[in-house]
Amino acid sequence: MSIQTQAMSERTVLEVQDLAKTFHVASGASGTRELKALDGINLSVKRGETLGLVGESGCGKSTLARTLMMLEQPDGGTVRFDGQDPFALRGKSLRDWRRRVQMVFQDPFASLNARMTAGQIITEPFATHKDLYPTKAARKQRLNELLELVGLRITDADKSPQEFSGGQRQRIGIARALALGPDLIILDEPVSALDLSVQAQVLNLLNDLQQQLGVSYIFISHDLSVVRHVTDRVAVMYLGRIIETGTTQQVFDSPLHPYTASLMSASPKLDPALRPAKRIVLQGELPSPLDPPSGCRFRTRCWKAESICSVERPESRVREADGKISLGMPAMGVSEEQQIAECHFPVESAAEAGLAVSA
Ligand SMILES: Nc1ncnc2c1ncn2[C@@H]1O[C@H](COP(=O)(O)OP(=O)(O)OP(=O)(O)O)[C@@H](O)[C@H]1O
Repeated sequence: MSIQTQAMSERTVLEVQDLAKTFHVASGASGTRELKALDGINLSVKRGETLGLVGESGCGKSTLARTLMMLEQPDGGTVRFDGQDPFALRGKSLRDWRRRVQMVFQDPFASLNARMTAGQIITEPFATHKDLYPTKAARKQRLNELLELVGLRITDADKSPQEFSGGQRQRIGIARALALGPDLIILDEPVSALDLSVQAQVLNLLNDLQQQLGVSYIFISHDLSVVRHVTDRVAVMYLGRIIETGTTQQVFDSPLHPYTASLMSASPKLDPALRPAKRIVLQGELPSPLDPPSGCRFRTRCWKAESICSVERPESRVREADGKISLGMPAMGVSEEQQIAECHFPVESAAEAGLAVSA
């Protein structure tokens, strides 16, 4: 391994290659049909960074999150966490690994057990990792630390979830996710159930925690303005595939994939300078993952589609530093800061994407 590659991989917490997950869905008298919820996912997450994961409902975001949490068994591809394959671990090594990836769920009203106190909820993960905080005093001290970290009071430990506001409940969920000192937290729509003013507070808290602890986030959200604000890089999903990745600025300001361009042009913007020059309206409905289009999966809704798009699955295209777009680059998401998209006819410029270009 070259020194450069070694430095890169030391910064990589999670690396996913060709990850696949197929569900077998009951289908009338004919038995079952295959639903490819994940169809060759490539992505990487670096230490201390936030990767945004966006895409329409049903594109596979939750299945990806659940697979990374090892709640689903993949049927293909590899997951490497700090270079290790978690699916190959057993016993104590598996238990140790589980503490390193945690999740915060969307709805702080539904995700906390109403019969437990905040303190019990936050410290529940200690039960399966007794060696970390073996004594009552150590557990109490850790609980107090966690409450302080997320901006709650020590006396809040004895209250039940119903006694808290939505924002405070999400703080309890975050404290619980932090309890075992994870390296990666998957945040599944963590603020979308909250009022706007509270959203900002929780997002600021997540940012402060990342600065303090160096934890990485995968931030799943439908809200593109939030994604733009809080992420370092973005992965765009469509029907079980990641069709574009890049830095947040690249993906938002000069999307390569026509699908990304349509998402960006449809996203509301307060600043008139950022408003789209024209709005790209997608044709048709999202196809069923039970019966995805041949070739490029997006082609049935794409304004740039040509006949090759229905025949050949597109290779990756990358935007070089000089702005030129070239073909056949490494697996999407695996490289560092590159902007990569799977498309036969990538969008050439911000103007073509319908995005306003500053003079
Ligand atoms: N256990 C399951 N059995 C069968 N199909 C499933 C299962 N879980 C998910 N699916 C299907 O897999 C596809 C991806 O679902 P998933 O929930 O991952 O999408 P999503 O992007 O998270 O959607 P949303 O934003 O609405 O949560 C969908 O077509 C869904 O119906």
